[in-house]
Amino acid sequence: MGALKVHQNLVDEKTAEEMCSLCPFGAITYEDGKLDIGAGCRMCKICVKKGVPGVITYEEDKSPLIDKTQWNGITVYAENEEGRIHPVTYELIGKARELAAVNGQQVYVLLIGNGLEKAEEELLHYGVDCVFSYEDAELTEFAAALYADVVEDFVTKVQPSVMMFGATMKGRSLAPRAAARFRTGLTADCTILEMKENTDLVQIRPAFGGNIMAQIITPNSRPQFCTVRYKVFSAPKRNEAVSGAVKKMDVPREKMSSGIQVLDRIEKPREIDIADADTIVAVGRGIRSRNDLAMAAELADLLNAQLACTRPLIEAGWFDAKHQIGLSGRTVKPKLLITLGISGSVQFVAGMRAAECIIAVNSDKNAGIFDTAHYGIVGDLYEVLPVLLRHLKGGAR
Ligand SMILES: Cc1cc2nc3c(=O)[nH]c(=O)nc-3n(C[C@H](O)[C@H](O)[C@H](O)COP(=O)(O)OP(=O)(O)OC[C@H]3O[C@@H](n4cnc5c(N)ncnc54)[C@H](O)[C@@H]3O)c2cc1C
Repeated sequence: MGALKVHQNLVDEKTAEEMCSLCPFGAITYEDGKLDIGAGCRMCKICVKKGVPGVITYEEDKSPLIDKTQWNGITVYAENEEGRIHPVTYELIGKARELAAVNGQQVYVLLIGNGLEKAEEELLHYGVDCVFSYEDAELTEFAAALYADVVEDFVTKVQPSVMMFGATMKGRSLAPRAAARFRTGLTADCTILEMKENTDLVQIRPAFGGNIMAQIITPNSRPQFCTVRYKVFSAPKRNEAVSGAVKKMDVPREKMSSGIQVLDRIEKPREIDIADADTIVAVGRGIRSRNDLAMAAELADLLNAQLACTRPLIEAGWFDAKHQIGLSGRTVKPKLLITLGISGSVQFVAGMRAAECIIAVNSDKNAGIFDTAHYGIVGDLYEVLPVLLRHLKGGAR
């Protein structure tokens, strides 16, 4: 990264006028004999390339290169609720072990909360080298600022190369706060992670509405922060034997401060999450009217499945947003996924390609969904579905 520098000694009324009119974003202004670059600047550098030579220059950031050998270990943040570990933690541990094997790094788990004894022990069944445990009554309830203080303490003391968080509500709140404290990069919602020999983490995720896969690296700062959604990676098998160690950490009370006080906790009725479903029936714009959803709902009932949908049906107000599969919805990994009248856009497929068995029904034989599906039925869902329902109910053809 670098910055634009204005050389005021070369600025007069004429050059100022020329520079101001050159900026396509209107970010250059001239006031009281001073040329200024405002917040509207998009760093297109047209002023440097096409402006009056030397008036605005681009200065490369001269910050020293970090010593990567001083930053070691891949850390997974173990999200937990009173010691109950969120399953995304195990998926991240599985990936962390793969990444660590590339250059012989250690796998760490960072556990923050209260009543953590069982969680500490359980994590040692998953092949981690060390569980760093910060336990305190003040940490019983998740508070992003407080937890970020603890993450900061951990990173300062342990100097891990990578910090991995689940892209859950809490992970999404905590990871950027902690990353900002170290002025380092964070890549959200990674779908692929690869490790280079020099410990640079290649963080791959869809960008520009899923039209490209961006490869993002953080070559000149540490740690490298990333978040990964639940169900993107597979959890490793639990080992019968335990390995690794638990290290109880001193809670940095003097550094901890939060403007939030938890007064009460009211349990919400547990919602069914399509991300946890083993069987899903997903509907798309091939369904003509809201009333016709009843057919799909009947199929879901018969299969003991969850009903999910594509984004246009959310936009039409037919479903709650929690039912959307895809890039801007949920990532699912069921054993069986049946799609009805879904074209298979990249954004939809990004959220379901890991399903074990995909059966697609679409009237267009060229629909993209057939590239992803294991079984395809080319046909009108209004003809296919009634036959399927009759069969499942044990009726005649
Ligand atoms: C930044 C961004 C993020 C997005 N995120 C998501 C996301 O998370 N999830 C998502 O789903 N979309 C997302 N979208 C929208 C996405 O691009 C598609 O528009 C959407 O997935 C299409 O939904 P669909 O397949 O239901 O509709 P369509 O693309 O319109 O497909 C309908 C399909 O139904 C078939 N059909 C029609 N009639 C019948 C019938 N009678 N029987 C059988 N088949 C029939 C047609 O052949 C067609 O293939 C996103 C878009 C952007 C730009």
